[in-house]
Amino acid sequence: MGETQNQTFLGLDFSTQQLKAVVVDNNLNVLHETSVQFDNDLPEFRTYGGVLQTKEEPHVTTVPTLMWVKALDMILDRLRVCGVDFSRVASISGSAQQHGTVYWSKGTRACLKKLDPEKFLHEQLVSAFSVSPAPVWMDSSTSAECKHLEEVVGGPEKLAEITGSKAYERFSGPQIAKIAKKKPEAFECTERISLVSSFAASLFLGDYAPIDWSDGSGMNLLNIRNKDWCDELLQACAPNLREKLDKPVPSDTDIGPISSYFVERFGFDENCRIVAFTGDNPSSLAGMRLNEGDVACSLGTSDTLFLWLNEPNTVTEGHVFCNPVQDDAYMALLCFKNGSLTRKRIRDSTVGHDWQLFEELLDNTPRGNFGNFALYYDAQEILPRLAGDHRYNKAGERIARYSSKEVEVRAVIEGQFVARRAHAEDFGFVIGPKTRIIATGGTSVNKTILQVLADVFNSPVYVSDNVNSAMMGAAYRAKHALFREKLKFDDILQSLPEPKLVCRPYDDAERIYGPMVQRYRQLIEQLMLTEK
Ligand SMILES: O=C(CO)[C@@H](O)[C@H](O)CF
Repeated sequence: MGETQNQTFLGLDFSTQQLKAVVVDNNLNVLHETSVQFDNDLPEFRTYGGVLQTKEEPHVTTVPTLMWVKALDMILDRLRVCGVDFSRVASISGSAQQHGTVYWSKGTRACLKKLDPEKFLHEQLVSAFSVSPAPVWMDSSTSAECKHLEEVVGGPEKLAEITGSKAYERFSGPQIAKIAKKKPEAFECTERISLVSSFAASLFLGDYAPIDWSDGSGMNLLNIRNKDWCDELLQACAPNLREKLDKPVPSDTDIGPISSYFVERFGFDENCRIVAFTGDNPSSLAGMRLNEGDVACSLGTSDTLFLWLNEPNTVTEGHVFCNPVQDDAYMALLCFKNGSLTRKRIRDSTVGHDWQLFEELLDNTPRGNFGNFALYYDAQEILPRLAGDHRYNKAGERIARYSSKEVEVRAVIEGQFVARRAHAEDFGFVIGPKTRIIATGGTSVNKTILQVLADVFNSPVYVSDNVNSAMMGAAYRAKHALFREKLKFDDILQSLPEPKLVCRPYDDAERIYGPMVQRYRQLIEQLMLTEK
């Protein structure tokens, strides 16, 4: 491998709707960036929003595993065509949608170790998966398995104390338990279970890659204090699970050299190192240079709020994960399933496929939306557990639709952000005079939407240089792992610009949105009773 200055680092993010990749230089400047959109570039898999969903309730939501493999084949060829010199890449890391599980068939490890560089990965891994399509984070069909896990350890609070979360339908433990129960033969033919992150790392490693502590925190299986699987929970999910998961590792672990497949097919240096992949939200935290007291807000397929924690706490709403860049620290996370796809649905139904027009309507309506308030859920929401659309007028009466498009546009944005603030405050996020909201994710390019975020949280909103913080965090982590003996993660980021201020709240923001947060709490209390 050449001297340090000439080295580059490759970061990838297997998010819900697309695979993204970036190559950065030694100062973390972007040299190349590209993506593969699952729906449009791989139409043969027939996904919508990157997933397959059954019609009948409860919607089972999955992804064809081979689609991710083929997307990797494509993106590496796109990088090659962009002129990337793979021989300069010193290390690779990545991130992926959390909680999804990949089931490797018996005998596949031998196949991974001797991939033919003359062929595409997807041609050689057609029969590599004992269970496919893979269950992913948007699935909510495992309520029975969740209940069992909580009973085994003595209730939701106890489970949250051990694993950082009470049981959630999308978490990997309940999902594995469902597969083991519903598809016992397929489960028996499984020699390894990966998360989407460690599955992607396995492709580069040419062997099964370990699950990292941070993404492993999203399984309801890992004890986030001793960083080992909780045997009681493993046994409650499925037989021989410890063997199928193997040992979890610190998220900044150098897990080995790149597979010879990539050396011979793409010209990577044989000394290129693979660094443990992690979840998209932990990777976002790594990519955002958060200060103490900052709240990160990722506006993507899911909307997530997260912040750095020095100590774990026990929560029954939201999650505590092991920190991806400091082994003895943690991170708090709140996840809202109905994010960008819901905003897109209301855009399409009011102004068509035109974000500029959507933002004009949003800009032309007053803060507080004439007293109208609404909640829109395409799929069953995580926080709160509600589904469907719920519109209310100024008098608090429930109505079927708003007469004006402007009201509907502002209602979806205000309703989402008021909900995020209410649950963040319930979780213990302190929103005060020093709070900065650091926005990221696809929607963070829309300044008018960020202005509503600033008003609802009564805090200034900043954005990082690159909206794809999970992908950037992967590249930063790839570099840090090579220097982890000498440098802290933050030392690696010194060459990066500070997040940029995009908007501040209006003076009347708190007077308008403080009461709207209370109205939200009352509405969901009623809805949780009536919508059961
Ligand atoms: O479920 C989530 C986090 O707990 C989502 O943010 C997924 O990671 C999105 F891919």
